[in-house]
Amino acid sequence: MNINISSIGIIHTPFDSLKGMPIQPSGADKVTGTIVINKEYELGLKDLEGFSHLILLYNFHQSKGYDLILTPFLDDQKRGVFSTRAPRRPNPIGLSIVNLLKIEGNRLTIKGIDVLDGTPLIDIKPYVPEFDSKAVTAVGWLEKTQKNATFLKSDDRFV
Ligand SMILES: C[S@@+](CC[C@H](N)C(=O)[O-])C[C@H]1O[C@@H](n2cnc3c(N)ncnc32)[C@H](O)[C@@H]1O
Repeated sequence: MNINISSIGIIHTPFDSLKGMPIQPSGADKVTGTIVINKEYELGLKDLEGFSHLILLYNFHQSKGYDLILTPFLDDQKRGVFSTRAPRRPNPIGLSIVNLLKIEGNRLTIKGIDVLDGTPLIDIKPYVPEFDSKAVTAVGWLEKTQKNATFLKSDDRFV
Protein backbone atom coordinates (compact mmCIF):
# COMPACT_ATOMS: atom_id res chain seq x y z
CA MET A 1 0.00 0.00 0.00
CA ASN A 2 1.27 3.44 -0.87
CA ILE A 3 0.73 6.19 1.65
CA ASN A 4 1.06 9.84 0.68
CA ILE A 5 2.53 12.04 3.37
CA SER A 6 3.44 15.71 3.01
CA SER A 7 5.55 17.68 5.43
CA ILE A 8 3.76 20.11 7.75
CA GLY A 9 6.87 22.23 8.32
CA ILE A 10 10.66 22.30 8.56
CA ILE A 11 12.96 21.70 11.53
CA HIS A 12 15.93 24.06 11.76
CA THR A 13 18.96 23.09 13.82
CA PRO A 14 22.66 24.04 14.03
CA PHE A 15 23.62 20.78 12.25
CA ASP A 16 24.59 21.08 8.58
CA SER A 17 26.51 17.80 8.30
CA LEU A 18 25.34 14.24 8.94
CA LYS A 19 28.75 13.53 10.42
CA GLY A 20 29.64 14.65 13.94
CA MET A 21 26.15 15.40 15.22
CA PRO A 22 24.19 13.96 18.17
CA ILE A 23 22.63 10.55 17.65
CA GLN A 24 19.73 10.98 20.06
CA PRO A 25 18.08 13.85 21.99
CA SER A 26 19.94 12.62 25.11
CA GLY A 27 23.13 13.85 23.41
CA ALA A 28 21.58 17.15 22.35
CA ASP A 29 20.10 18.40 25.63
CA LYS A 30 21.56 21.90 25.18
CA VAL A 31 20.81 22.14 21.45
CA THR A 32 18.13 24.67 20.53
CA GLY A 33 16.23 24.45 17.25
CA THR A 34 13.26 26.06 15.53
CA ILE A 35 10.31 24.50 13.80
CA VAL A 36 8.56 26.56 11.13
CA ILE A 37 5.09 25.17 10.51
CA ASN A 38 3.48 25.76 7.13
CA LYS A 39 1.00 28.64 7.51
CA GLU A 40 -1.90 26.41 6.45
CA TYR A 41 -1.38 24.28 9.59
CA GLU A 42 -0.71 27.09 12.11
CA LEU A 43 -4.21 26.92 13.61
CA GLY A 44 -3.49 23.32 14.63
CA LEU A 45 -0.88 24.61 17.13
CA LYS A 46 -3.67 25.98 19.37
CA ASP A 47 -3.33 24.68 22.99
CA LEU A 48 0.10 23.13 22.35
CA GLU A 49 1.90 25.77 24.48
CA GLY A 50 0.70 24.04 27.66
CA PHE A 51 2.94 21.04 27.02
CA SER A 52 6.60 20.96 28.05
CA HIS A 53 7.56 18.11 25.71
CA LEU A 54 6.59 17.17 22.19
CA ILE A 55 6.92 14.04 20.09
CA LEU A 56 8.26 14.96 16.65
CA LEU A 57 7.94 12.63 13.67
CA TYR A 58 10.01 13.58 10.67
CA ASN A 59 11.54 12.37 7.44
CA PHE A 60 15.25 11.45 7.31
CA HIS A 61 15.33 13.31 4.00
CA GLN A 62 19.07 12.83 3.42
CA SER A 63 18.85 9.07 3.88
CA LYS A 64 19.08 7.10 0.63
CA GLY A 65 17.79 3.52 0.39
CA TYR A 66 17.89 1.13 3.31
CA ASP A 67 19.65 -1.85 4.84
CA LEU A 68 17.77 -4.59 6.67
CA ILE A 69 20.97 -5.54 8.47
CA LEU A 70 23.27 -2.72 9.57
CA THR A 71 25.72 -1.67 12.22
CA PRO A 72 24.08 1.05 14.30
CA PHE A 73 25.96 3.98 15.82
CA LEU A 74 25.81 2.41 19.30
CA ASP A 75 27.28 -0.96 18.36
CA ASP A 76 30.05 -2.67 16.41
CA GLN A 77 27.87 -5.64 15.50
CA LYS A 78 25.29 -5.97 12.76
CA ARG A 79 21.66 -5.69 13.84
CA GLY A 80 18.26 -5.89 12.19
CA VAL A 81 17.18 -2.40 11.19
CA PHE A 82 13.95 -2.59 13.20
CA SER A 83 15.95 -3.23 16.37
CA THR A 84 17.76 0.07 15.79
CA ARG A 85 17.06 3.78 15.44
CA ALA A 86 19.27 4.05 12.34
CA PRO A 87 18.18 6.63 9.72
CA ARG A 88 18.59 4.29 6.72
CA ARG A 89 15.35 2.31 6.94
CA PRO A 90 12.54 1.22 4.57
CA ASN A 91 10.39 4.16 5.64
CA PRO A 92 12.89 6.82 6.69
CA ILE A 93 10.87 8.20 9.60
CA GLY A 94 12.53 9.52 12.74
CA LEU A 95 11.15 10.27 16.18
CA SER A 96 12.48 12.69 18.78
CA ILE A 97 10.98 13.81 22.07
CA VAL A 98 11.99 17.44 22.58
CA ASN A 99 11.45 20.23 25.10
CA LEU A 100 9.08 22.98 23.91
CA LEU A 101 10.38 26.42 24.93
CA LYS A 102 7.95 28.77 23.17
CA ILE A 103 5.52 29.21 20.31
CA GLU A 104 5.31 32.46 18.33
CA GLY A 105 2.81 32.25 15.50
CA ASN A 106 3.95 29.41 13.29
CA ARG A 107 7.44 29.18 14.93
CA LEU A 108 8.23 26.79 17.75
CA THR A 109 11.46 26.99 19.69
CA ILE A 110 12.57 23.59 20.94
CA LYS A 111 15.48 22.11 22.88
CA GLY A 112 17.12 18.69 22.64
CA ILE A 113 16.91 18.08 18.92
CA ASP A 114 19.08 15.55 17.04
CA VAL A 115 18.25 16.18 13.37
CA LEU A 116 19.88 17.82 10.40
CA ASP A 117 18.97 21.41 9.55
CA GLY A 118 16.11 21.44 7.02
CA THR A 119 14.55 18.14 8.09
CA PRO A 120 10.92 17.91 6.92
CA LEU A 121 8.48 17.55 9.82
CA ILE A 122 5.65 15.02 9.42
CA ASP A 123 3.72 15.43 12.68
CA ILE A 124 3.76 16.82 16.22
CA LYS A 125 2.08 15.19 19.19
CA PRO A 126 2.15 16.25 22.86
CA TYR A 127 4.27 13.98 25.05
CA VAL A 128 2.08 12.76 27.92
CA PRO A 129 3.85 10.60 30.53
CA GLU A 130 0.61 8.85 31.45
CA PHE A 131 0.29 7.67 27.84
CA ASP A 132 3.88 7.39 26.76
CA SER A 133 6.05 6.47 29.75
CA LYS A 134 6.39 2.72 30.32
CA ALA A 135 7.96 0.60 33.07
CA VAL A 136 10.53 -0.84 30.65
CA THR A 137 12.01 -4.23 31.54
CA ALA A 138 14.32 -4.88 28.56
CA VAL A 139 16.22 -2.78 26.01
CA GLY A 140 17.77 -5.63 24.03
CA TRP A 141 21.25 -5.12 22.57
CA LEU A 142 21.20 -1.49 23.81
CA GLU A 143 21.46 -2.63 27.44
CA LYS A 144 25.21 -1.96 27.54
CA THR A 145 25.50 1.07 25.25
CA GLN A 146 22.32 3.16 25.54
CA LYS A 147 24.00 5.67 27.85
CA ASN A 148 26.72 6.31 25.26
CA ALA A 149 24.18 8.29 23.24
CA THR A 150 24.78 11.18 25.65
CA PHE A 151 28.29 11.72 24.22
CA LEU A 152 28.76 9.69 21.00
CA LYS A 153 28.50 11.63 17.72
CA SER A 154 27.43 10.32 14.32
CA ASP A 155 30.00 9.20 11.76
CA ASP A 156 29.61 8.76 8.00
CA ARG A 157 28.29 5.15 8.00
CA PHE A 158 24.82 6.18 6.77
CA VAL A 159 25.89 9.01 4.47
C1 LIG B 1 20.29 7.58 14.97
S1 LIG B 1 19.16 8.76 14.26
C2 LIG B 1 18.01 8.91 15.62
C3 LIG B 1 16.95 9.91 15.32
C4 LIG B 1 15.74 9.83 16.21
N1 LIG B 1 16.01 10.29 17.55
C5 LIG B 1 15.15 8.44 16.21
O1 LIG B 1 15.41 7.68 17.14
O2 LIG B 1 14.39 8.11 15.28
C6 LIG B 1 20.04 10.29 14.37
C7 LIG B 1 21.04 10.41 13.28
O3 LIG B 1 20.34 10.42 12.04
C8 LIG B 1 21.02 11.21 11.10
N2 LIG B 1 20.09 12.22 10.61
C9 LIG B 1 19.56 13.25 11.30
N3 LIG B 1 18.73 13.98 10.52
C10 LIG B 1 18.74 13.39 9.31
C11 LIG B 1 18.10 13.67 8.06
N4 LIG B 1 17.28 14.69 7.91
N5 LIG B 1 18.35 12.84 7.01
C12 LIG B 1 19.19 11.78 7.14
N6 LIG B 1 19.83 11.46 8.29
C13 LIG B 1 19.61 12.26 9.36
C14 LIG B 1 22.23 11.82 11.81
O4 LIG B 1 23.39 11.06 11.53
C15 LIG B 1 21.85 11.69 13.28
O5 LIG B 1 22.99 11.57 14.09
